[in-house]
Amino acid sequence: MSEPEVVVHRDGDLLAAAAAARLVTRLVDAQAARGSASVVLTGGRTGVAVLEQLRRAPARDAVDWGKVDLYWGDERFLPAGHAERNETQARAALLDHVPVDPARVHVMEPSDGRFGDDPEAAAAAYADELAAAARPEDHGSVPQFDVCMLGVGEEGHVASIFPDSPAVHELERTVVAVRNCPKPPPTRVSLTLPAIRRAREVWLMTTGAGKAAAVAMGLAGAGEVQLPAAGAVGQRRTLWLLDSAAAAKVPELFTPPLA
Ligand SMILES: O=C1O[C@H](COP(=O)(O)O)[C@@H](O)[C@H](O)[C@H]1O
Repeated sequence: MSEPEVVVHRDGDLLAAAAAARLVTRLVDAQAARGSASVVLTGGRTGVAVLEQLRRAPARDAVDWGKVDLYWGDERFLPAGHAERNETQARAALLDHVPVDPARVHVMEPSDGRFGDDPEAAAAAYADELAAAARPEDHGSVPQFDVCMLGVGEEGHVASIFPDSPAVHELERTVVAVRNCPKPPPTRVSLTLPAIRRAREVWLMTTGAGKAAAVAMGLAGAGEVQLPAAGAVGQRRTLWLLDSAAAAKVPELFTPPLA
C-alpha cells in the first residue's frame, strides 16, 4: 500500500483541469502497457467537474476510449436517467461525447432496473460484474483498476461509505447496498474499502473550505471507521488532489507549494 501524497491547486477549476490532464496521461500509459485501461468514476461536484474538463481538453483524443473500462465507486439508487444519478451526470459531462464501448461502461443498476427496488440485489450483481472482469493477474475478485477517483464528503465519506456505517466495517464483500445515508438520496450502492484498495492509484479529489477538516484528519492518521477517506489507499499511489481552501488545515509535512 502507498503513502499519501498531496497536490494543492490554486482553485477548483485548476484542480479539475489538472486532474483531467493527469487522467489522460494515466489512461494512455495504461493502454500502452496493457492494451486497455480502467477507471473508477466518482460522483459529486469535483468528480463531475473533472469529467467536464476532460470533455473540453483536446488531449482527450489521445485516449482510445473504446478500450477503457469505466466503473463507478458508488451510485445513488434512483431510476434510470434520474438527474441525481452519478451515471447520468457522468454521461452528460463526458461519456456521451467520447466513443466509449457501451459494453465497457459498467453501470450500477438503477432502482427501476433488472432488480427493481432491491439495492442489495443491485450490489450483488455489481460484485459479480467486477469478479467476471477480474483477470488472474488481478489476484482477487476485483480488477486492479488503473485509477480510482473519489470525492470526499465534509464528514469524510468516500464513495457511499459513511463514518461508522455498516459499509465501513465491510471487509469481505466488494460492493454493498447502503441504506439510511445521512446525505440524500438515502439509498445507494457502493464499492467497499477492500475493493477501492485494489486500485493501482487512488485519487481523493476535493475542493472548498467545508472539506478542510476532513482532509486534515485523513492525512493526520484518523481511523477509517471515523473517517472513511483515510482508508482509501492505492496499491501504488494515493493522491490527495486539493484546492487551496480544502488544503487549508493539511499538516505541514504534506504541504507542497501550489501547483
Ligand atoms: O453523494 C456523493 O458525494 C460525494 C462527494 O461529493 P461532493 O459534491 O461533496 O464532491 C461523492 O464522492 C459521491 O460519489 C457521491 O455519490
